[in-house]
Amino acid sequence: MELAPAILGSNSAAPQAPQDRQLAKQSELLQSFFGIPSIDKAWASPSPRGNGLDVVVAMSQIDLPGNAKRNFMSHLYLPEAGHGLDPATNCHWSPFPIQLSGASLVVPSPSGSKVLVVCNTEPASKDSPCSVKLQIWGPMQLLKEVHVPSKLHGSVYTDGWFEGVSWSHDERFIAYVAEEPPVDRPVFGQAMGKDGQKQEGEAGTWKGQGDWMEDWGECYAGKRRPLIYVADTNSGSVQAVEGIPQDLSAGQVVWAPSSSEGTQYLVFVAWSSFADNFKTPRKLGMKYCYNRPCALYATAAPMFGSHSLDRTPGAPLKLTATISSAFSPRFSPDGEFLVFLSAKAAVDSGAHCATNSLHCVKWSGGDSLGTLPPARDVVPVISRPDAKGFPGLYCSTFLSHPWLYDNRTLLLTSAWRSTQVIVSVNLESGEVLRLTPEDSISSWSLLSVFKNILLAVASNPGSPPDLKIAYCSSMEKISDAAFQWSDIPTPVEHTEEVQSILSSISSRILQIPVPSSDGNEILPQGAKDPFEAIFVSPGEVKEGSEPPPLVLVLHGGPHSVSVTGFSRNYAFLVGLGFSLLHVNYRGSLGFGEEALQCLLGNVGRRDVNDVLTALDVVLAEGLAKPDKVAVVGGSHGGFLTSHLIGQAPGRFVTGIVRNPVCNISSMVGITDIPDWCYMESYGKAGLNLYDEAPSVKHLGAFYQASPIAHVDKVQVPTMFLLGAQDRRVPVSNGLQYAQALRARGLEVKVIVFPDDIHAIDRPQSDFESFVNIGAWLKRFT
Ligand SMILES: CC(=O)N[C@@H](C)C(=O)N[C@@H](C)C(=O)O
Repeated sequence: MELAPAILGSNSAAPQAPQDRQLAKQSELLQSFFGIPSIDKAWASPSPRGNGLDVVVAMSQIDLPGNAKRNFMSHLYLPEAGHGLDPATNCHWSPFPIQLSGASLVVPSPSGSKVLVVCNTEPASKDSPCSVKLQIWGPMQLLKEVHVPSKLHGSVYTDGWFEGVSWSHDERFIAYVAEEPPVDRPVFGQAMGKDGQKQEGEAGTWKGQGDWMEDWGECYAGKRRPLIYVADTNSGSVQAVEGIPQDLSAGQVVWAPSSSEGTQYLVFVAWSSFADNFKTPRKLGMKYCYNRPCALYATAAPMFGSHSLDRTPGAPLKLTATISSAFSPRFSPDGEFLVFLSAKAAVDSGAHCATNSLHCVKWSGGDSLGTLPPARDVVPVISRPDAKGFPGLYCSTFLSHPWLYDNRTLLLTSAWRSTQVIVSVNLESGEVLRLTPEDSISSWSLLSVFKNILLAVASNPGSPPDLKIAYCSSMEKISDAAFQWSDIPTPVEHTEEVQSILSSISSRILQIPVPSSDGNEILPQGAKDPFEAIFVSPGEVKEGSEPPPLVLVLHGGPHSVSVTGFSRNYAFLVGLGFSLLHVNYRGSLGFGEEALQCLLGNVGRRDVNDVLTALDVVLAEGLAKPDKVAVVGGSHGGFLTSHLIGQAPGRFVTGIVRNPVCNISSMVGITDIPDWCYMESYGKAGLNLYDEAPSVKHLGAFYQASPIAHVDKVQVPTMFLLGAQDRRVPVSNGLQYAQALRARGLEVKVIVFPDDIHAIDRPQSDFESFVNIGAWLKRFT
């Protein structure tokens, strides 16, 4: 069944067949879900009006016809915030939001009196050789606009990883991360310049390609090396931070506290182009891969006029030489400590993501910059958490100001089993407190910290994002009990149908015992503890009544996690009448390091058995019927989906895969992360076995671990959603498997999105994926 675009919209005038009408209705419903806005960021500052708080809230909403995201901002006034007044009755929103167009980043200054707006204008035309505009706004006007020439740098990084923008303490300078300028391509042809060089643009000349430029893989195709730049907002001049070695990519820059001699230092993260842990002289893919070694560096800021430092910049100094990974640097507000996150557990084990740790080092003051003393562990990697205890850190960044008023308590958002929570960490004692309610099914995300006030957003499968506020009632002792959360009314309107679906959604977290087939294996205790699955249904499933068809939803990675936060796509599927089971099989983040590591070397077996065990639990509880179960997953989730329809053919009526890993033996030669193929197939031994030219023996092992090895057993129709620009799991992997199914007489439906990468998240592609997933599930369940 092919979906003609004409029947997807709601305005089609032609008469429609019943199934077309049904599809048009489903498409209309999904459009309504796509209209639900997200709350992305918030900045709080003291209001000039008494004890109140002024909050700027950044939101976004999908623009389907424009295939883009609309970004807009609204203002919220909270009178007497933190003084016990109920925000539910006392807050004021501005009457309407203002849309931001052309802004790639918005970063308020620390005092809140100015804001930087970064506009990436690439590709710059020849006539306008400017790649970026930096605008500095005051309360009522544009104070300065800096046009950065393309020959100085390319686009400012806005990827959430290399990205970093930092205002200096006096709010005069801004340090940020942008692509290094392009190298000149060779010019060939007749015309020669006076100096004997060929001149571009003259008749009879053309440009060659020049050398291949290695990039950081998926999401970074064609992106040049990230480097650090500093803009002077007074003069409008911009300078590169010099001395960064050619083999380092730099990002996440912050200003160090001012030293007593007035020297201004920058601290940043740098990643080597050579992946030391895999002993290969190449860049391995960065996206979703925290196992890339990295370190903190410090360097003197560039010289600007009278602010100049009378010294030539040397090579930056490596600050963290004794730890394999250090990122997200933040200084305590009093400048005494530098804290950072580490993914050393991932770098050292080779897993693409693992349990993180938090470290802290006393900052020397910067007067005589030297290697810092070894950092102190504040939050270590947790091997085996208690059933209800802190499972370890699963966060990759902090807010730019993550500090409570005491200068020693750092706040962050982290996965905690199947939810996302806000925790506080005391730098001195290392005590970690969960600040969001334990009995909440919601997932939380911290947006802003101001003195003793926290702003956050919370959502769950039946509840789109809502703003929350908490204030710490005890200024002496910070404890979880000291935080009381209140709702801030968010006046978002939903259609009646969406509202009715949302209010019927019921969700709970199920504890799944490890499969009995594990009984004979020697496993660490943490790998024997129960894992979890999130069961979401269109209303409570009543005993004795017919349960809805069930869709297993499997996350990718595999070291990632499904949390209880709202998803418009999955709410839509529930609205179509399906129950969902998101399985956090062992290997997922949020359950401690032993549980995570037990999957490496066992993919296609341990994860498959965990998913089948979770399904057994749901069937045994009468929440689903065994003949009405489908399975959906992307990437490693697609690997599991295709494994399941092959290894357990009688248990699923259909499988739907998005950019699935179907054949590791062919993936290894074309993916940006061949290391993943080794690590997931061989476990820790993969670190030493890794080879840019895999042997026949390795290729055989990869094949045996892959769904393609079970393709002969598949009996059900399968749908494929593929991104043609995917560098992670190139489209040929899914296509080969689809052709193999077709050749065995099975029904397949394939949609290839020509401009999509691994995530298939461009709005129209995401929409078309899920409208088809809904229709396909309706047809086969
Ligand atoms: C590390 C990684 O990208 N692995 C892929 C095979 C994968 O499963 N990706 C995840 C993150 C995804 O959901 O796309």
